[in-house]
Formats: sequence, structure tokens, C-alpha cells
Amino acid sequence: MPTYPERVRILDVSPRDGLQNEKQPVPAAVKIELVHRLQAAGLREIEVTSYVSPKWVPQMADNHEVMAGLQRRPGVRYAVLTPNLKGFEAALADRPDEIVVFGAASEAFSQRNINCSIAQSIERFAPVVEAALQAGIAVRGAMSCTVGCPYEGDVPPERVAMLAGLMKSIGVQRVDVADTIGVGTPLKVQRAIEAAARHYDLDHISAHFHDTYGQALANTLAALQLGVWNVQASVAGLGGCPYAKGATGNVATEDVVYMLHGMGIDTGIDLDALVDTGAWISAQLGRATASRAARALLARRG
Ligand SMILES: CC(C)(COP(=O)([O-])OP(=O)([O-])OC[C@H]1O[C@@H](n2cnc3c(N)ncnc32)[C@H](O)[C@@H]1OP(=O)([O-])[O-])[C@@H](O)C(=O)NCCC(=O)NCCSC(=O)C[C@@](C)(O)CC(=O)[O-]
Repeated sequence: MPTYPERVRILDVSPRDGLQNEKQPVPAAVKIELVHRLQAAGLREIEVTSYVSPKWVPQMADNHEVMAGLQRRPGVRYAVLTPNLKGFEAALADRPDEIVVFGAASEAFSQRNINCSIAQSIERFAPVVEAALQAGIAVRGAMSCTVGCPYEGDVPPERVAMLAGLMKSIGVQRVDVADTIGVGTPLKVQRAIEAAARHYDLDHISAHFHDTYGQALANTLAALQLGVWNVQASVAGLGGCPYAKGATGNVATEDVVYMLHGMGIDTGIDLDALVDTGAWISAQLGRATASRAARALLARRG
């Protein structure tokens, strides 16, 4: 019998990863309310926004407004993406608890997503990491395409180990193993996590799985079986990456919480309040939730 952690920490990425790809502008007030609803439901880590070029990702151009509008709760960690010093300097004024540098295990994705090679990305991240740590801000490294790439196809675990080693060498404190396009299956994501674990202990590795092929919940379980207990998810399964066409959102937070609570694993999250949050943001966006658990629970409520 596999063993599972007693407690799992979920980071909800919906305000950033979930909304970044929306074509219609989502008002800052809606983004702010989403964060407030998530924290009221018990989320203690939330990825709020990114400080990237508004020409590349227009939806995140309201980063300052969103961060300024937050009513912060003690004990909640608010994370933001900063790909370079320009982004970090802009973010600093908004007092994030954690910044995220984001690289890729695939050269082609690195070029399409952040307009530079993997080696150049590490050069850009190094001063960001140094400045963040000096300012007392935590640093996470997102690693995209750890299983497959929309441009290069399969990505071998050696590439993940290479990227994790580079992240470690510049002082990144913890890393996300991301299946950006959701092509992974349980054993493949386990190989990617094991590759990252050559440089980071499992306490400092998060699972970040998209659900394009319906594998994200199974992949999340596979990560837990290895001992990973930091899991990323997006309420209502919102999301997708602008540089990974056709990729769907992350595993739905409601589905992860339903599974974990059913396994007797504590998350600190109120599933009913989370389902309400997913229903609310889905209504704001004019679409149905992608969460199967939320759909079932809403139907049961009548
Ligand atoms: C990284 C850059 C900025 C490089 O973009 P670049 O064009 O190479 O940058 P540059 O230094 O040559 O500057 C060009 C212009 O961008 C501006 N600029 C430069 N930096 C910034 C900044 N930080 N904020 C705002 N503006 C910026 C800069 O000021 C200049 O403006 P101009 O003079 O032309 O008016 C660009 O490629 C970019 O913004 N890419 C978007 C990346 C992105 O947000 N992708 C989605 C998030 S990653 C993701 O979703 C995956 C993840 C994390 O969820 C995990 C997974 O599932 O895989």
C-alpha cells in the first residue's frame, strides 16, 4: 500500500494561471474578489498575478491594482510571477510574500514563453532571486514542460534535473514540476519529480498539473505517493498558458480537495465555500465549471 502525507498544502493559481489566458478583460475587482473568496475558503497560498509584458499577456496588466486591492489575511502567502528584474522591481512595491521565476525544461518553450534560451533565463533570474532573498521575499521556481512540450514533444527527465540544478545554483528555494500541456501520466510525472528531487527535497517540490488529457488528478495522486505534499490547482479548473495552444486549465481545486478529504487527508479548506467560489467565478466568466466534483456537489444541492 502506498503511504500518503497526513496534510496537503494547496496553492490555488486561478487568479494568475487561471485568468491569464482569458480573452475578455476580467475587471480587477473580480480578480480581487476571487482572491478574497479563496482565502475565506481556507486557501493559504494564492498566486495572484504576474509582472510580465502587457503586450505579451494583457490580462495581467492590472497587477498593481489587484495587489493594492487585497485585504490580506495573516498566514496567507500571496505569490506573483516575475520573469526579470523589471518585473521584480515593479512587484516589490506591491509587497508579495513570494516571487516566482519561471523557466522551462524545453528550449523551444523557453523561447516562446519568455523570449530567451534556458541559459539566458537563468542569467536573468539570478539577480531577481538575489534581490528577492535580500528583501526577505521567498523564491519559487516554476519549471514548465517537465513531461512534454507543445513544440518539442516528449521531454526526458534529464532535462528536468538539469533545470532543477540550475534553479538550485542561483538560490531558488523551491520548485514546481509543471506539466504545462497536461500530457503526463502518473509514471511520467513521477519520473519528472524524481529528476527534480536530485536537487530539491520533496518538501520543496510542488506538483503543478494541467488537465488537458484528463490525467491531472491521477498525476496529483502519483505525486503524493512519492511524498510531495505541496499541490497546485485552479478553482473551477480555470486556465491555460498563452504559449501552449489547446492546453486546458490546471486540475480543479475542488476535485483535489474532494479527493484528499475522501482519503482522510487534511487541507484546511472548506469544500462547500470552495465550490461556491468556483461557481461564482465561472458565472463571472460566463462558462460552466470544469470541476467534476463541483458539478456533482452543486447538482446534489439542487
Ligand atoms: C519575459 C518577457 C517580459 C521578455 O520579453 P522581451 O521582449 O524579451 O523583453 P525585453 O527586455 O526585450 O523588453 C521588451 C519590452 O517589454 C517590456 N518588459 C520587459 N520586461 C517586462 C516586465 N517584467 N513587465 C512589463 N514589461 C516588461 C520592456 O520594457 C520593453 O517594452 P517596450 O520598450 O517595447 O515598450 C516577455 O517574454 C513576457 O512578458 N512573456 C510573458 C510570459 C508569461 O507571462 N507567460 C505565462 C506565464 S508562465 C506559465 O503560465 C507557466 C506556468 C508558470 O504556469 C507553469 C506551467 O504550467 O508550465
